[in-house]
Amino acid sequence: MKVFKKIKEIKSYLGEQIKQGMTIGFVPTMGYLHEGHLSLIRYAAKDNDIVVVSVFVNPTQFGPGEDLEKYPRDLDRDIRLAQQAGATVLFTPEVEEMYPNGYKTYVEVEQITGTLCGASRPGHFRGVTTVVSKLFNIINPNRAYFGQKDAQQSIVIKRMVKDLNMDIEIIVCPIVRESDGLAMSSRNVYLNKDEREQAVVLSQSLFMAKEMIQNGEKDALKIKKAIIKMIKEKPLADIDYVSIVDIETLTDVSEINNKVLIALAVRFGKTRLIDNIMAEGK
Ligand SMILES: Nc1ncnc2c1ncn2[C@@H]1O[C@H](COP(=O)(O)OP(=O)(O)OP(=O)(O)O)[C@@H](O)[C@H]1O
Ligand SMILES: CC(C)(CO)[C@@H](O)C(=O)[O-]
Ligand code: BAL
Repeated sequence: MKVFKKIKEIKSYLGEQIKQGMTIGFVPTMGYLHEGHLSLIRYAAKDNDIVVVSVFVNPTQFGPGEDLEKYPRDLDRDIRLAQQAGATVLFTPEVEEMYPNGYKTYVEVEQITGTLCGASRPGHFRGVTTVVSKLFNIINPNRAYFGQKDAQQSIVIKRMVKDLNMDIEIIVCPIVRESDGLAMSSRNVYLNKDEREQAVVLSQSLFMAKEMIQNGEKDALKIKKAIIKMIKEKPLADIDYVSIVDIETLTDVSEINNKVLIALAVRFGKTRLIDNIMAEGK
């Protein structure tokens, strides 16, 4: 696997590969790789000649007081795991390489970035769409792979690609979970033993909600209340939001007749976890 830190060098290498007719699959990450990331790399390896993984903890998507400095990092381990999963190129630029002195340009998707995680993390998606646009311009992938775990992020990226006429196929891959149901996340390492035990309530409450919908319940408020009640039974859980929304507009749904996204964010101590599930009303 080739490891690049400089934009000029990776552009020149991939440019040559593209000239030779190679297809490029791209998996953007913030590193500290786990099975969720590795599943994206494996999907990319199935469909493309070259698989590029980026490892970059992007400062512009973190708000003041968030965990930018303490975000877990282990590049040597990431290089090993990415290669084992089928990555052929790894791009890990320094912050100054991506945002040199005098940097001024941002990409912003409106409306759908103001709800759910966008409401509690103002500016977050502006940072995500900016860095993803930059990475797309550097790498020129045919396909890019994102996880359903960050459901809103995938929807925002799809919107951006469509609106800005980017010729890139966005592929959204299923959530990989621990054996007890907790969605894998680099931030799970922050959890202490009690928090980790109680965090299983996130997926449990989502599975329960989906079952309610499958059993014919259409009242979104009733389902939301049931989720909140279940989560509140865990003393360490502090709910940020629980929402049932339309899968494209991300606006609240009151009666569930079509496909909906049930998404939530919950804090355990200083750790903010997200999870979601799709369900379809009958
Ligand atoms: N459990 C998972 N299953 C599938 N995809 C995942 C999972 N966790 C993360 N991803 C995807 O991996 C990509 C990189 O995500 P990121 O590096 O932020 O990992 P993360 O574990 O979600 O970290 P964080 O703790 O910041 O939420 C994103 O497209 C994300 O949706
Ligand atoms: C897409 C991404 C790598 C952009 O920094 C990040 O938001 C993530 O890891 O999901
Ligand atoms: N997976 C989204 C990256 C973030 O939380 O900043």
